[in-house]
Amino acid sequence: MALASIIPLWSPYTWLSLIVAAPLLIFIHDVILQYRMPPGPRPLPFVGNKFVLPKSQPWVKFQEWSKIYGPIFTIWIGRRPTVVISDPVVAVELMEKRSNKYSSRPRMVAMGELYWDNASILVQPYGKEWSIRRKLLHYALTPRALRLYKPVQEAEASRLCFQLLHDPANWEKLLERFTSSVVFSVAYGHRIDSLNAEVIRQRFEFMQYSASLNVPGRYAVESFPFLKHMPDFLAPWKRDIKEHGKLEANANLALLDVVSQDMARAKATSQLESLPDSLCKLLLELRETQHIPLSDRDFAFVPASLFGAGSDTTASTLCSAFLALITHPETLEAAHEEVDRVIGADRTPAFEDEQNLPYIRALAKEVLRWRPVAVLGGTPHASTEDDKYQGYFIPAGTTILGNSWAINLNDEYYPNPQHFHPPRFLDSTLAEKTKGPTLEHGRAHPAKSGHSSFGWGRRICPGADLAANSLYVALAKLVWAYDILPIPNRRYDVFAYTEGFNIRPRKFECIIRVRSEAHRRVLERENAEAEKYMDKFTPFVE
Ligand code: HEM
Repeated sequence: MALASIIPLWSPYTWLSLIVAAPLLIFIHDVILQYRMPPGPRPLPFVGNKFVLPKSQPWVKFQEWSKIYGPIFTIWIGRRPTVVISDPVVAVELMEKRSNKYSSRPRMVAMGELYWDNASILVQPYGKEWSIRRKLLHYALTPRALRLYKPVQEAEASRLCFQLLHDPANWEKLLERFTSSVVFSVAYGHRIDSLNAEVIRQRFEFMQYSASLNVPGRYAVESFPFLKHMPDFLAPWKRDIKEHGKLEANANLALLDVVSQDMARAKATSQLESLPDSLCKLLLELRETQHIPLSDRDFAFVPASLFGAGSDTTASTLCSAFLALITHPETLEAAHEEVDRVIGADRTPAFEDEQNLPYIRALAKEVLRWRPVAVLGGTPHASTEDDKYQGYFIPAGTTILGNSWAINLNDEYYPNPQHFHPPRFLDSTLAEKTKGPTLEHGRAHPAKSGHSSFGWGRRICPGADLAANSLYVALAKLVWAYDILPIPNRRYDVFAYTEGFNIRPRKFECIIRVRSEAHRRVLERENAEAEKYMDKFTPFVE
């Protein structure tokens, strides 16, 4: 077909007008949309707020902007709007009360589509595929299942406390080993004795690689998704991402295989009952009786999602707890007072003591509030329908960020918000706040837990209770056993945090000293019991 028959034979003037008119029409469309959406820093045509978006710790700048533009404002990344929420009530009204419209994820072509090939729940759009995976996770994280995992969490927390006796300077790595082992034992029924275990080294590599794909501006395919259809030989970047994706998928399948073989061996010797309960085992048993519409590859991603989402987040929260304790010594004193009075010196606290240790429970919640690890609300939400809120228009396809930093440090809800103060989360304080705002305690947060560090609505963290249990039991045993203290005359910067979607305090040193010889002996005894209990969770080796 001749080119002339495809391209109309317009005069050069017509072409010129078209070239000028198209961007002008887009510009007018954008200005009208910007006028209808929640206000925000003034965007430039076509590039949006690109030049004013902070390169470092965006959550802090977003918090400042919320003071200027209000609790819901818009920023523009190119022509794409992102609505940033800085008030817990607004977050609940949109992402919980209207969760049918606000539960999707923005398109992440490099990470979600090319690397994971849509297998990971974390970035999956709202819909049937997401719902299948979410149901499987819920099935293995019911209150009954969580009870099965508690002895593992207790035993691993005892091992953590014992290991700190011998290597206190290595506390951060020991916390990571603790959370990795809990997640692996819960996911696969195998513990982690060393961070050098091959499976852990692999997991960290996968996490680093996937995070590197999510850097704004790194891949043109995010702005021009059709590029994902380029043939591999013309797009080496795409081939590289897919090859890395295959490595992770194969590693996930290998882990599934480990548990299948464990089960086959146990069945052959009629010892299935003595095999540790794990999420993977529960799911494989379910698959024997029910059709699960997932390929092996996609099925293997379900237990694997626990590590990426659950290990680093919990370890980072514990690191923040250490920073809080050394910079707010009165909280350690209060925690010591409570554990000494309720537990005494003959044993460490356990889950059965939780109801009697309100200060420790409040301490765990206050850490989640004070330094929310998922600082911008974890993975962003995206809207799937046009909506109107407080007179503003929010079109389908808008990215929604709950700025947990601004929400958790909002002084209307938490007066003197930078002060680490566990009594904010005592049941009595929360109950008082529900009667009405007070000068001392502020307004009531709309969630029953008093914070929203685990996200919102249908996408709320499915591992929240598991994480809360790990935090409680680790903190209870740690404060029972140790003085966690600042190094004399050392200044600590409570804002020195890493970048990224999940944050952690930058490396710092502190003193971790066992409180007495009697405490040491208890740790040694309980470690021996814990090792015995964890024996059946055979370790993944180096
Ligand atoms: C202190 C620890 C943790 C924190 C602060 C945390 C926080 C979050 C947040 C904020 C989200 C996003 C929620 C939203 O989009 O509204 C999320 C999602 C998720 N979390 Fe957690 N999490 C933690 C631990 C865990 C654990 C232990 C697990 C696994 C058992 C887990 C599994 C997940 C999964 C699978 C998702 C994705 C859910 C979805 O997209 O539907 N998390 N988490």
